[in-house]
Amino acid sequence: MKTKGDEDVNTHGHEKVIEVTDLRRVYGGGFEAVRGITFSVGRGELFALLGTNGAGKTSTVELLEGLAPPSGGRVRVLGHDPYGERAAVRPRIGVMLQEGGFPSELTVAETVRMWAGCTSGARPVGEALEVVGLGRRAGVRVKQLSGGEKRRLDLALALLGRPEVLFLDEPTTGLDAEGRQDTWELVRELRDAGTTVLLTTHYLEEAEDLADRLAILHEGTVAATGTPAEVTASQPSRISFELPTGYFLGDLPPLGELGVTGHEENDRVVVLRTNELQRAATGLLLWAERTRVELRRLEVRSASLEEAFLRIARETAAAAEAARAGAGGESGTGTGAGGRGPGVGESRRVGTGAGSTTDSGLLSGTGTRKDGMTA
Ligand SMILES: Nc1ncnc2c1ncn2[C@@H]1O[C@H](COP(=O)(O)OP(=O)(O)OP(=O)(O)O)[C@@H](O)[C@H]1O
Repeated sequence: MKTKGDEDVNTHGHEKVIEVTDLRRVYGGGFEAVRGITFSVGRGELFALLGTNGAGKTSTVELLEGLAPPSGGRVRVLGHDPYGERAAVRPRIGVMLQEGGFPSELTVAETVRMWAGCTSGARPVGEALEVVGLGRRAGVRVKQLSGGEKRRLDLALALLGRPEVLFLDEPTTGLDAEGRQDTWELVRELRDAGTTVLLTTHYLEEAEDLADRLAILHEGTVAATGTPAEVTASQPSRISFELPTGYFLGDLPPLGELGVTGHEENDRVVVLRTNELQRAATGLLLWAERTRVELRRLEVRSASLEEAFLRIARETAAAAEAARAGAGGESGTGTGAGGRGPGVGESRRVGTGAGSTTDSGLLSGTGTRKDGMTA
């Protein structure tokens, strides 16, 4: 038996099931959608790929699924090249595409049966439907399913062969809050049972809740990676409150001494940003106590993944813009040749603003799958 050497395990001690090294993908027109991405996913880990529209998530996942060969770099899934050694990889993976595209006249059960015919070791049809909560819809035609039910049918098909590795491309888009929670629960169960999951999502709360580790992609590169806690820890925390009547910003203790790195005031609501949350909050509360004032609407909290995401995307975009300007290139080229998605600024507007919860943190609309692409 092969002993696992250092190269076979990731830094978290898991056997590497997905390995991506300096991966590149150039489309037919010459547009480079994936520009040297490196990451690995260990057995039983749930890894999320996040990114603005057009960041390269689907382009990357399609290479992992073996739908196209990379233009450069290397991909290994379960130790094999998923494109060149498709037969070795395909039976061991499950793929939930962004758009399944089932024959709409078939019933739900017929669709699963048809799929089971091409899947080795397939679960019984009834079990496959029960797993995703579609047991009672077995006799309904696919065209009569709601968008959320179609996503669940997609998931049933991906799980049919009890895959070791599951690729989920935006699995909860179109689901209501309850459907999303159900899907998360199921994905958690699968992960806990040892399935390796690679998830792309626009819901930051989904990644924060589910992912063991994640990577934020921007314009085809990895802008940040780590556990959700590691990625958010790199971002400043936030304290906000209403200035007490008769007081001004200058009446507060010197902000620098409180460890505040940035501040803003709007309609007498002050927002302080700090990497030393306890020190800043303590200093502020001691001041309020001494001055005998009440800090109304006081909120003290660590950065959310959404804030981290928006800041990273903004900073990466600004750095790329500066590099383009420095190189004498044209500015404002956005997401490149494809250019179909909104840029970072637009995603930011669509996302929930700072201070809101991330429950509906949908950063952008559903993309569609781009089959038949050249690579
Ligand atoms: N077949 C194709 N030919 C040329 N360019 C393409 C093709 N498919 C995608 N692109 C471009 O590659 C870039 C990355 O697209 P991709 O779909 O991988 O991003 P994504 O992160 O999955 O976006 P979304 O969140 O919108 O699904 C985009 O600029 C897109 O327009």
